[in-house]
Amino acid sequence: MREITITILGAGAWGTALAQLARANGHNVCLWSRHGELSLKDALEGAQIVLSAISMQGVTQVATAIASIPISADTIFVTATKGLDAATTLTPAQIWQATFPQHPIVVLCGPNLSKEIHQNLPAATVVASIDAEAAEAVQAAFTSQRFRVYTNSDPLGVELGGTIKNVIAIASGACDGLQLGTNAKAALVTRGLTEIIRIGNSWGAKTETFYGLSGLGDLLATCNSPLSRNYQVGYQLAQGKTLAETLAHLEGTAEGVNTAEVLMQRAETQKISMPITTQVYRALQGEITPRQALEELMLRDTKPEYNN
Ligand SMILES: NC(=O)C1=CN([C@@H]2O[C@H](COP(=O)(O)OP(=O)(O)OC[C@H]3O[C@@H](n4cnc5c(N)ncnc54)[C@H](OP(=O)(O)O)[C@@H]3O)[C@@H](O)[C@H]2O)C=CC1
Ligand SMILES: O=C(CO)COP(=O)(O)O
Repeated sequence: MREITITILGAGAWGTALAQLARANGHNVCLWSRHGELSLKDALEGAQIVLSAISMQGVTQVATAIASIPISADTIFVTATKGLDAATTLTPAQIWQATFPQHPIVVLCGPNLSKEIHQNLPAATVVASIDAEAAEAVQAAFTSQRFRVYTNSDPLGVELGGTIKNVIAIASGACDGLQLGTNAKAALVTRGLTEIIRIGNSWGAKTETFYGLSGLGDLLATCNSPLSRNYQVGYQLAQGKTLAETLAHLEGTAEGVNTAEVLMQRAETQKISMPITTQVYRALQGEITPRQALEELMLRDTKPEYNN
């Protein structure tokens, strides 16, 4: 494999796991953190791939800071963040693309719980871009015996699948916290996927993308694993904890909390029905308990399974 220089932005759980994967493939990896010694300019020196694993709240700030640094025209930007900008509802890839219109932007997203990656367990992911060559370059850089990387040409769908499922993962954690059983979980995840597809389509994403690794795949991983921070948020709420108490003890970022709010805005303006997201949002706000959220979902008007 050809050795390349990769700069990873954000030394959190996901950034360090991706750095481990890239180093294991023999690449020259620079892991940048805002608290580290290295300046952003020095960290970006010679980077062929710049991969952002920064949580959503920092994406615009870091992208703007990089815009004033000279970068080679060939540099590929990869975004691995799963969130939505609260002010604009833009996705991270849309922010990177707006900041670097001349550069290829690739989305990396899949069922990739970082703790399992750190344990060298096998996993698969998707790299998506409208620039097929750029996606293939990122695929080649990260593919290994324990990390299988697929390309995809629907970056928006890949990014939205990985982002919106975080809200359903919160609901799923609450479902398990309330000990509602396997039937309830299956119903929740399936109807959650319907909801993801409904709003994802309105954004312009393809339905089939949501049945892939970054949609259904990531939904299954985070809805079924206590390793998911979003699942943990729902589980703790169901135990009677407040959101503030839950977040105070959470290891890392649960993007679904902010994503629920952004989705609510978008669903309201676009008149899209998102009943699970609505109940998750209300539970996060402390307006209702997870049990009341369940009751409201179960007592909704009856309807056909498919009525798009
Ligand atoms: N962990 C996982 O399993 C996976 C996570 N993701 C996604 O990756 C993203 C990061 O997650 P994760 O690593 O787990 O989260 P962490 O909370 O562990 O890390 C977040 C990272 O973002 C950095 N950051 C936040 N704000 C800023 C800012 N303003 N300027 C510079 N750096 C900033 C943090 O820096 P600092 O430490 O200095 O605060 C930290 O390095 C999220 O969007 C998440 O959904 C995707 C797949 C898997
Ligand atoms: O997205 C993830 C795994 O693919 C990580 O999920 P959490 O952010 O909920 O931990």
